Amino acid sequence: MLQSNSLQALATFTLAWVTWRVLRRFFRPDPLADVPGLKPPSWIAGSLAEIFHSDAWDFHDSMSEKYGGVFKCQGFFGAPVLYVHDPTALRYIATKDQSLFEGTDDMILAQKIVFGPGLLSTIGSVHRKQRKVMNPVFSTTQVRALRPVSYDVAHELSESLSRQISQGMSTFDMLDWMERVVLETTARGILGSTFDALNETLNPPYLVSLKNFIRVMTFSEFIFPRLLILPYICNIGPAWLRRWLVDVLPWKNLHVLRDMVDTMHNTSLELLRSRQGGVDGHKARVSDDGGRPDILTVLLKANLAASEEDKMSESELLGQITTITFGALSTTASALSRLLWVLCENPDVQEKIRQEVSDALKGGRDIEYDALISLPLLDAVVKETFRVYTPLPLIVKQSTTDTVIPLSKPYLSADGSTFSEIPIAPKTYIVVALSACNRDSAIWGDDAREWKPERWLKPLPDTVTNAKIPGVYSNQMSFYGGPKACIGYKFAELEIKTIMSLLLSKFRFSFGQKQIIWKMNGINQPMVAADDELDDFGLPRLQMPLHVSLVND
Ligand code: HEM
Repeated sequence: MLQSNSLQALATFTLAWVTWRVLRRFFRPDPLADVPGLKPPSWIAGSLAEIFHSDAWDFHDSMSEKYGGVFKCQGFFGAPVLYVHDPTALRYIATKDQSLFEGTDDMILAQKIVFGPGLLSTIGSVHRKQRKVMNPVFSTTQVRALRPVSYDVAHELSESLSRQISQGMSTFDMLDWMERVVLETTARGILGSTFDALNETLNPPYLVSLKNFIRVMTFSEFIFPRLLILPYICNIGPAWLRRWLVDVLPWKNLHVLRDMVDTMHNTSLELLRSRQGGVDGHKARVSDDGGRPDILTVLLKANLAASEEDKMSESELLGQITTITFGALSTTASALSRLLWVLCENPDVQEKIRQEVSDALKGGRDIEYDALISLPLLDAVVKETFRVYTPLPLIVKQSTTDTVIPLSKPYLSADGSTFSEIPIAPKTYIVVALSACNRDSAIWGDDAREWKPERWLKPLPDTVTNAKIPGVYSNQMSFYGGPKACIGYKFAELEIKTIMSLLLSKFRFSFGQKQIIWKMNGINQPMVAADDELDDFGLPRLQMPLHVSLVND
């Protein structure tokens, strides 16, 4: 009886809430009325399924061609959503004032629950305070000091591949190896620890949780509850009660998610405790082995030295460990995998980089930081691959207040007139199309979608410099820009160049029998076309089998 009353109450509440969400749209003027846009295929989910579809490559290119840098679409229950890649608009969103646009409420909440109060889940003054302590920790000076660690891990990868080749292996899942090498480099360079991730017989639980997390979070069964229910229930009762509810709910994948979160949290806690002399994050002594500096040690020391008002609490420090490790893993592994893929597509360029790297390696010693970062062809290939195949093609922000987004030029409105700015109501979702900006032909020319590393070997066209793209990296949006830009992009660049230079000096990569295709799973990821191999979730397995042989064979 009690159960049926509760269900009735829940159904009534849900119906009332949906009705209110729909009706209020009819009574409020639509600030995006002038902006042309898509007709949604579904009233409930709007155009979200099209925009976030894993095969939406052509969709994004064709929308960019049809509308230029901005168009309107619909989210859940008719909510207006702005899709934007106009560079002036992006500059405004990313850099004008950090508090005008934040992550969406639901993502901020979900990330806070999963990662704790790290950079991805804090907003406003708390985020600003955290970046103030953390920015210097990720400076070029700190990253430069990590070159030997990065090379150590790359050498171990290379030895492992060589050993297996000598035992007769010729095909390797390079996505798996890239994830392993990135996790291990992060472990040693950033966390001052090891996960033994290059041991191919082990599957470190931290790696499994971190790499599967986005896949599970984006299961359709979680999207509605995350958007519609989580905000209302996340603060009900004490934490133990919410945990008990999660434990007793007969929902298999929720338990999978719970176990991932537990693994991430417990591993980060262990790492933090092992580094601190005590458990009190404010007063703890920071212990390191006096050897090579790692970022966590530097961060803990910087935190101890920070003023009382800027200091991060233990839960914030814990949140940073999980956030950084998560932020580093799938993105960098995607970029490395795409680089290998693109060099299999272009074996002549692969050969030229091998030559460049081998020349720089003369004397057999690892390449010094400045020389490595500025190897011209390797640099051009890395930049072009990020531009054309942006690992994180879309991010979503939300306006916090009424504002007006300026545009780089007038656009044609739905009624044939033009508009040069867009008024935005609070809580409007903005799809920030990083990839579309990187591939915009108005900026990069008619061949914008072609992979041409040589464009970086000569001065960039005026259209690129004049666009004043707000990205922190090389006139592109791949690492975003402004106060919320990727904090680890210099580390990612070092890691990518170390691993690529070493691998290419020793191995030749080519496609095997199986065709590789790429999916937009939030982060771009490879898999085999028409393969029926499934992963633990019953989904097509993410993988990139490549043929690998020794250069000196
Ligand atoms: C190829 C590699 C990478 C790519 C393409 C990438 C891309 C991005 C992008 C686009 C953002 C902005 C996300 C948003 O605002 O929603 C971001 C944020 C972030 N990234 Fe990266 N990232 C990469 C590697 C790394 C690495 C190696 C680390 C850590 C060592 C890292 C840590 C973070 C963190 C902590 C944030 C949140 C920054 C903040 O909000 O203040 N990322 N990254």
